[in-house]
Amino acid sequence: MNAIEVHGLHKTYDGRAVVAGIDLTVAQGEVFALLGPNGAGKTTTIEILEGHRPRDGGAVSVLGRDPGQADRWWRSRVGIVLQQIGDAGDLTVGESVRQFTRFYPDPADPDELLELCGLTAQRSARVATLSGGQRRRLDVALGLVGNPELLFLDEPTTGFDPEARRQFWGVIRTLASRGLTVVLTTHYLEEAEVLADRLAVLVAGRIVAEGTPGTLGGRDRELALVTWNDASGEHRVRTPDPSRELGALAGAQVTDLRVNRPSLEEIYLDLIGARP
Ligand SMILES: Nc1ncnc2c1ncn2[C@@H]1O[C@H](COP(=O)(O)OP(=O)(O)OP(=O)(O)O)[C@@H](O)[C@H]1O
Repeated sequence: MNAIEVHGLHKTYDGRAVVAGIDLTVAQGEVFALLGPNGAGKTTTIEILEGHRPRDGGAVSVLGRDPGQADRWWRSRVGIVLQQIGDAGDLTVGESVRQFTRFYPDPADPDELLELCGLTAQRSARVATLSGGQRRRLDVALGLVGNPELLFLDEPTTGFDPEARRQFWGVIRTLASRGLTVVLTTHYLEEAEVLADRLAVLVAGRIVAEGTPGTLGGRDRELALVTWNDASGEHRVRTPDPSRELGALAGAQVTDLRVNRPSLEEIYLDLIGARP
């Protein structure tokens, strides 16, 4: 069974279709990223899948149920990390996690969760004193308190410095290696490339491309650019078969040899019609 199946999803605000007929599936254990420019409909789609917004049309199955008619059991199987950070309150990190365990029938062990999310050293710190990156990892810990099968992350690393972002990716990869299904939205192409098994690009409420980071938008079929230097100067060759080009150079005295395919960011900008 797929973790998520969506057919013909529609959502309209004030007569304007912001989700205009989406089909998508997410397999169990997959990390799936939803990309798209501001206002494309990512959060709306995710919130419908989370059971937080009603839809106007289409069929949606999440963990075998319609999220619009979800019960308590279903809610305990789904972890949610929203875009906005809520009120920090006066609790410590440890107290926050323990408080959340009361809401679930089969909660995770708070200490294990803090360890997993890299917050053991902050257990006694008040939430209000955490850095942005630590706070976001606490959000993930809270999303995981119920031992979910599926985790939704809406723009999880916005505003992180590069180190905090990498630490956060480590947490998500550990979770994925344990078999958790993860659906995330992000504006960071590198994040999508590092984390996602598959991704989809949403533009004006429609999916315009879907694939793996290596195949999205025909990335694997684009010509590679092979560049190198030798005694006669710099060379640049566009080729469908870079290994042949490299074979032809065997034994030659070359430096700065590079093989580049278009980056995921370039493919993405093409797909949304924004490549300079
Ligand atoms: N409650 C609402 N009422 C009316 N319009 C809304 C509502 N929520 C979202 N919209 C509109 O729906 C469109 C899609 O918004 P959504 O938040 O889903 O986009 P997004 O892809 O998540 O964008 P971002 O990357 O900026 O988070 C936007 O034009 C937004 O203004």
